Amino acid sequence: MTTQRNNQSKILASVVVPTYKEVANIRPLVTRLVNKLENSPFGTINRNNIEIIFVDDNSKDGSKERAQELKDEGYPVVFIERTTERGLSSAVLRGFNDAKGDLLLCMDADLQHPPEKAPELLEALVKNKDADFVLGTRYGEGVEIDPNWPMHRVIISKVARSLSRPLTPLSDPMSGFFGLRKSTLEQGKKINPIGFKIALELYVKCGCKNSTEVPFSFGVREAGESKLSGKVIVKYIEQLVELYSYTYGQAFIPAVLITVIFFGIFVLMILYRLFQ
Ligand SMILES: Nc1nc2c(ncn2[C@@H]2O[C@H](COP(=O)(O)OP(=O)(O)O[C@H]3O[C@H](CO)[C@@H](O)[C@H](O)[C@@H]3O)[C@@H](O)[C@H]2O)c(=O)[nH]1
Ligand SMILES: [Mg+2]
Repeated sequence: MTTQRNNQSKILASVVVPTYKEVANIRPLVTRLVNKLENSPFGTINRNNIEIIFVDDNSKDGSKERAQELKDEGYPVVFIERTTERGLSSAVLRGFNDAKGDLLLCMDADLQHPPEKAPELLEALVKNKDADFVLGTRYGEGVEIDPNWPMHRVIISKVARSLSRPLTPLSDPMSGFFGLRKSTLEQGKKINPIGFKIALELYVKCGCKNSTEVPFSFGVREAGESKLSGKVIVKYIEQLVELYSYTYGQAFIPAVLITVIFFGIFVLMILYRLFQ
C-alpha cells in the first residue's frame, strides 16, 4: 500500500533505531509500527507527525536501499549513514540530535522490542506531562521474556541490572527501549556515548527524576545476529565506574571496584558451570 506523507504536519515524535546489518528487520519494523498507528488512533501521535530514523554504521547489506524503498512508498523514514563512527550509543545520540520531534524514542531494530509498543511509550510522555523519562520494562505485570532467550543472557542482564540499582529507580534500565523529551536531553551534561547502555547514561546525566514505565514482552531475535560481545560487557563496567563517580564522587570508586570484581567472579563461575 502506498500512502503519501502529509508534508505540512509538524513532526512531534522521532523514533531512533540504531542499526548494524539489520536489513531483514527494517521493513517489518516500519510497517508494524505505522500499521499500529493507523489502526489504533488512541492518541496524539500519527503517521504524519512521526519520523523513524535509522542510524546505520555503513552496514552495506542493503539496509540503505530498503529504507529508500519504504520512503518511496510513503513511509516516514529517515536514513542516516555513518561511515567514520561505530557504536550503538553514539548512533542513538546522533539520531536524537538530528531528530525533528520534541518526543524522542529509542528502540532496537531486531524486533525484540515490539514495534506496536512504540506509540504507547510515546503517548505515555504526552499524557504524563511531569514525566521526564519513559521506559519499556520487561519486568512489569502481564509481560514476559521469551523463554528461548539464552540463559547466559538472562544472567548477564540480571547482574547488570543489580549493579545499576544505586544509580536509578528504573525497573529495567537495560531494556534499551526508552524515551525522553528533547528539552530533557538538552539538560544532559558530559554524556559519554560508550557501550550499549545509553538509557542509563541519559537517565543519570540528564538529571531525570520522574519516570513512567510501560511493560512489554521481550522477544527473541529472528533475523541477523546480536552484536553483544565481551568488549561490550567491559565497556558497561567502565560506564558504571564513571556513573558512580559522577553520582557519588571519587570516594565511591574503591567500593564500586570491589563490587564489580565480586560480581564479575560470580558471573564467570556461573558461565563456567553452564558451559563446562
Ligand atoms: N548503528 C549501530 N547500531 C548498532 C551497533 N551495535 C548494535 N547496534 C544496533 O543496536 C541494536 C541492539 O543490538 P543487538 O545486537 O540486538 O544487541 P543485544 O545483544 O540484543 O542487546 C540489546 O538488548 C539488550 C536487552 O537485553 C538491550 O539492553 C541493549 O541495549 C541492546 O538493545 C540493534 O538494532 C543493532 O543493530 C553499532 O555499532 N552501530
Ligand atoms: Mg537484540
